[in-house]
Parts: sequence; C-alpha cells; structure tokens
Amino acid sequence: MITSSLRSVVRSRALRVLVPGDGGIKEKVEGGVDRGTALRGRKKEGCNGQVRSFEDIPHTGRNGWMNLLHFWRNGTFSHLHKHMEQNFNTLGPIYRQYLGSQCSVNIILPVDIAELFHSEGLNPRRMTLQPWNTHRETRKHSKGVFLKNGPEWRSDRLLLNRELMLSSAVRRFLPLLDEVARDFSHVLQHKVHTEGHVENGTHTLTFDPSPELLRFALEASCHVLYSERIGLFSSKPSQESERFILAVERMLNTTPPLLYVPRPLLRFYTPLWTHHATAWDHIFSHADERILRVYERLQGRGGSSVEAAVSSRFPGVLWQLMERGQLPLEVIKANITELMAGGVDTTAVPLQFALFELARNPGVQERVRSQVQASWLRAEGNPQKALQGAPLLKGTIKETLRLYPVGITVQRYPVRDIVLQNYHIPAGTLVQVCLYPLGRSQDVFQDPLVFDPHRWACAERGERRGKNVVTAETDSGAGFRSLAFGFGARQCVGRRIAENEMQLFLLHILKNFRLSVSSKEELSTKYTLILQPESPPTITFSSLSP
Ligand code: HEM
Repeated sequence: MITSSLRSVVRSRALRVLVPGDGGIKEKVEGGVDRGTALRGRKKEGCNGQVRSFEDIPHTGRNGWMNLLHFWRNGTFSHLHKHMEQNFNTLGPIYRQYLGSQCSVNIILPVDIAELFHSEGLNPRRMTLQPWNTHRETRKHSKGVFLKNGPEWRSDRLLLNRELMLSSAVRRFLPLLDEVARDFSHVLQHKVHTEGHVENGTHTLTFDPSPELLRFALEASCHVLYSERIGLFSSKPSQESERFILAVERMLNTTPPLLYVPRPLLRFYTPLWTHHATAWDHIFSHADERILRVYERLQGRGGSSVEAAVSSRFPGVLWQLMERGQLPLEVIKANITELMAGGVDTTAVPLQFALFELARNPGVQERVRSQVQASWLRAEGNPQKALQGAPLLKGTIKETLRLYPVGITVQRYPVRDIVLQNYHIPAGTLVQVCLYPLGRSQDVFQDPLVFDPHRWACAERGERRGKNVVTAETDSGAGFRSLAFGFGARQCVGRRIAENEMQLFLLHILKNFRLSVSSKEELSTKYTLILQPESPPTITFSSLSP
C-alpha cells in the first residue's frame, strides 16, 4: 500500500518539465501544477482516486523462469518486441514483466516516460548486461561508460562527451564521415554500372546491400575513432575487418540467451559462453592494436602518421583521448572497444530499414530527394550546411528509428518512489520504456504505420498536426516520443556520430540513385539484442547519372 508521505510528496511536488533537446536536456521548473495535471491521461484510478499498490499492476504471469522457458522452448525469444506490443494491447499501458530472475515494469505513454526520466537521478542506471560484465571481470579488463555506474561513470562520460557529443566535436568529425559516405556512393555507382543491367536507359542493380552497409559503418567508425581508412570498399577488403564484423555479430547474437542466466550458472552454458567471450576477446584485440599504433605515433615514432596528426586533419577520437591524458589507458581501451562494438551494427541495420522504407514509399523518397538536391546546391559541398538545409533527412532517420528502434527498450531505475498510471512504483524498480510498441502505438502517433519523415519536421516547428504534436496542456510528456537514442545524461554517447553518419549516407545515396523494391510488404523483424530484419531486404538501385 502506498504511504501517506508518498501521497503528499506526489501532491505537493512542483512538476518539473524535462525537454529532450539535441544537446542533452533543458530542465525548467513549473511551480504549482497540481496532481490532476501531472496525472492527466492516466486511465486507471483506484477507488476514491487513491494510488494503487505495485502488486495491483497487471502482469504477464509471475513465474519468470517459466516465462523464460516458454520463450526458449518455442524459439520465440527473438519476438520479444512483438510480445511487448501484444501485452500492451491486452494489459493496458503499464504491466509487470517477469523474465528469469528479473522483474520489470513496462511502460509506453509519454506522460509516464516523462515521469520516469524525471526521477532518474544524477547518475542514471540501465539494466546490467551481465555477460558483458562477466567477460570484463574474468579477463580483468576495465569497464567503459556502457557498463560503469555512479560517479565514476559520470566523470568518464563528461570527458567522452567532449570528444563525441559537443557541437565542436561534430564539426571536427563530420568531414570524415562525409568522405566515407561519398566514397561509398562512388563505389556503389561503379558496381551498378558494371554489374547491373540497363533498363530504359538507366543502369540498375538489385541486391541485398546489408554486407556493404556493415562495411560502410565499420569504415566510418574507424575513420572517426582512429582517423584510419581501412579500405573496406576495395574489391578485396582485409580479412581482419571481416573477422571484426563477424565478432561483433557473434557477440550480439550470443548476448540475449545469456542475459537472464544468473552469473553462477553462466559456466554451465559453456559453448555459448565460450563463443561470447571469444567474440569479445577479438573485439578487444582490435582496439589494442590501434592503441599501440597511436601510442607509437604520440611517442614520435612512425613519421608519416605524426605529420597527419599535426596537420589540420582531425586525428581521431582515440588520439584526442590519449593526448589529453585525463583517462587511464585501460579505461580509454575499454571505452574505445565499446564505441567500436556499439558503432557498427547499430547504424548499418537502421540504414537497411531506411533504404527499404524509402524504396517502398516512392512519393516520400522524391520529397526527401528534392530537398537534398536543393540543399546540396546551396551548400556548395559543405556537408554541415547540406544537412542543415535538408531537415527531412533527420526526419527520415527519426521515422526509421520510430518504427525499427535499434534497442527495443530504454531502462531506468528511479531513485525515488514514483507514480505511473496511478500505481506506486518503489525507488530502485527496473522500469522499461518499450520503444517498439511506443513507435507503433495509435495512442501516441497518428497513422503509426505510415512512414512519414515530415511528421518530425512539423513537430520540431511546434505545429499542431493531429495527435502528433502534444502540447504541455494536453500531455505533460510532450516530446517523449523519439527516444531511440535514450535520454538525458545517459543517452547514447555515439548519437552524434550515428545521426550524422546515417544522414550523410542517405544524402549521397539519394543524390545518386533512385531506390525501389519489388514487394511492398511489411518487413518481419527479429530481436537479437538489436532489432534486425528477419531476412535482409533486397533493394533496386537505379543510377541517376547516365
Ligand atoms: C542508430 C544508432 C544508435 C542507436 C539507436 C543507439 C541507441 C542507444 C541507446 C538507446 C543507448 C542507451 C541510452 C540510455 O540509456 O538512455 C545507447 C548507449 C550507448 N551507445 Fe548507442 N546507439 C546508436 C549508435 C551508437 C554508436 C555509433 C556508438 C559508438 C560510436 C554508440 C555507443 C554507445 C555507448 C558507448 C552507449 C553507452 C552510453 C552510456 O551509458 O553512457 N551507439 N545507444
């Protein structure tokens, strides 16, 4: 039962409105908003409007082990995102989920999401990825920001933000991303002209671009993190890079089955655990080699690299971190490894979805292309100006991630008791914002299954467009609908790289190719720690140049 002191806290508290913004969050305090406004939109009032207890929250069946066994036995763990969507349809906008030893409260409505992030505290915490932690501990590796918590996380994170999140940092690495995106488009042009056929005077090629997209993402990551081009667009890409891509995929695929296994039992999953740990070892050794190279460059050895580094060219995030010397080498290694592991599939996979959606929505594609072409002309080759002049590119990425979020949930442990949907949630409860059902909810988005990048352009201009713009009067969770990169101080540290990398990729593709697909059917998706197409879509690229 809820205590009277909690009720009075809820009643008396001024409602602080958190506004998610591009550079983090702005927080403004609006005094005097009553509890009625704070709880508007909540559907389930207990008798006499009393806050209900945690135990009253609808749930999916309380034996977490039986639930997990059910998923494993039926091979449906990869459809966890679909189960969440079904549960919201049957249980309402909040429910308890039991999986293995873990209980979470799952939510979907912006008003509740706002309340959750409002209570995340100074050092927000996500769900622990136990297999990743166990690998670090057994190999005696440090943790990077992904796995750290508390004040230690915060101080490391502030140093990383300077190299990855500030607009000054973006200005430094944007030209590198642009170079990779242009090269990719040239190589694709060559492939279409040499391997494709001519249809109505246009060179056309139909293929599954997913392996090329992974190479693009790895090439882009290496260029920004190490200032190194690794030649992945050549006809014979290095085997080391191909092995790295395989290691990241294996690490991702082996994480979910190990996720809910208590640590002492991990060793009983021996073959799976061995695959997982070996994949991580490989990812670490990739970073090790680069660190050694940069170390040698910093020591003044390896002449030509030093010249590159002291020239005006951006020497890469690793170089910057090592040169500043504010983080121990072990911690730099852990962070660079996490950035490499987190930076390949996370951008390559949404690009598959974006190409597919643009291809199956030719009208949308034309509108984005004409904005891109006009902006490109005005920008005279300046990539930053070109992106600023084509907001539909950003809308395309947001729309892609709305329908196909890379991570299906964002998690937090509130640092104080809160009330969600009129239920009492004790501090320290794992609460998950379920991004996949959120992006497809009719209660949150008008025509949720329609791919419409323009809806975000309207939202950013504050225009009212059906339910798509929710104002402070109608919903205190205004804006908490585009959360694919998480939120606040703990949001994705690679966000600026990812957003710019994906937008520049689409810019150069749309300038040079018309995209189409033979079937406009929905893509089936599977959850393997990240959300992926069940089978990668085949896309037809038709060259726009003769
Ligand atoms: C479309 C691409 C991407 C998406 C959708 C995405 C999504 C996310 C999300 C949801 C989180 C958790 C945020 C939170 O809890 O609030 C996260 C954290 C993180 N991401 Fe990304 N990510 C993407 C690309 C990248 C890239 C390219 C990198 C590396 C260059 C990266 C590195 C990280 C790291 C290191 C964290 C942990 C940050 C921390 O805990 O302080 N991500 N990402």
